[in-house]
Amino acid sequence: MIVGLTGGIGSGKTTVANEFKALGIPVYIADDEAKKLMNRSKIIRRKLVKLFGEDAYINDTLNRPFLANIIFNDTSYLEQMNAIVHPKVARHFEKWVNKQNAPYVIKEVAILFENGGHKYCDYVITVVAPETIRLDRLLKRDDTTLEKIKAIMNNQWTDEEKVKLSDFVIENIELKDTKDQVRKIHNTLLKKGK
Ligand SMILES: CC(C)(COP(=O)(O)OP(=O)(O)OC[C@H]1O[C@@H](n2cnc3c(N)ncnc32)[C@H](O)[C@@H]1O)[C@@H](O)C(=O)NCCC(=O)NCCS
Ligand SMILES: Nc1ncnc2c1ncn2[C@@H]1O[C@H](COP(=O)(O)OP(=O)(O)OP(=O)(O)O)[C@@H](O)[C@H]1O
Repeated sequence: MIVGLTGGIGSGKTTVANEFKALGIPVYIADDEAKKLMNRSKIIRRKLVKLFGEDAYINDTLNRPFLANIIFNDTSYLEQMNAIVHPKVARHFEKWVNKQNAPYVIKEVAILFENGGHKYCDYVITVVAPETIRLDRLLKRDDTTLEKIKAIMNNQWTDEEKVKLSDFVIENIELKDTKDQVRKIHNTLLKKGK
């Protein structure tokens, strides 16, 4: 059983994913794997350099600030980059999932509904939190600005749109409540898997 875990930037996806991990559930963080593949795959690298120029990499490392500045301010570049990276991540996930032995796996993906990825999940969990809290967390966590965060938010669906298509919603405000919600969903999923 594949359970997609999504939510807007700073909602707490990774925090929630770690709670599932603590319950013994295998977790795949698509964003991390995407970045690893972008650094490692010669084919991806060649395509990204063709699209963005040599500045896409510094030595052998993905030039993240350079790419973020382009793609989050120009949807056409974002779509072209997604078209290069996402199919590779999908294939990498397939291989990973076939090696797991668990009642279900969690696939954490920032962009799920936006590109139809939810169709390949048995269930979807969306993590939500008020925008003010998300902004506050991100400004504390990252060396970023309000402007940069808003540019990313503009490329993601709203919580309302995601919630409508989700099987479960986790409201991540107080960590203790979040843990309780994770445990309840975990128990429900274990029953569904039988
Ligand atoms: C553009 C990149 C290099 C910028 O890196 P940077 O370290 O500055 O930002 P970070 O990775 O922390 O991303 C910030 C936030 O942007 C959002 N985000 C990431 N990729 C995307 C995307 N393709 N579309 C919309 N939002 C995205 C996420 O909420 C993420 O948490 C990086 O985001 C990236 O490699 N993205 C492509 C991988 C991808 O598509 N991931 C999404 C799920 S597979
Ligand atoms: N309930 C909470 N209480 C306090 N801090 C939290 C809570 N949930 C998450 N955080 C903090 O907020 C920040 C963002 O959380 P997290 O990284 O899990 O979000 P994310 O949705 O995975 O982010 P991104 O979209 O950037 O990948 C982190 O620094 C995390 O420690």
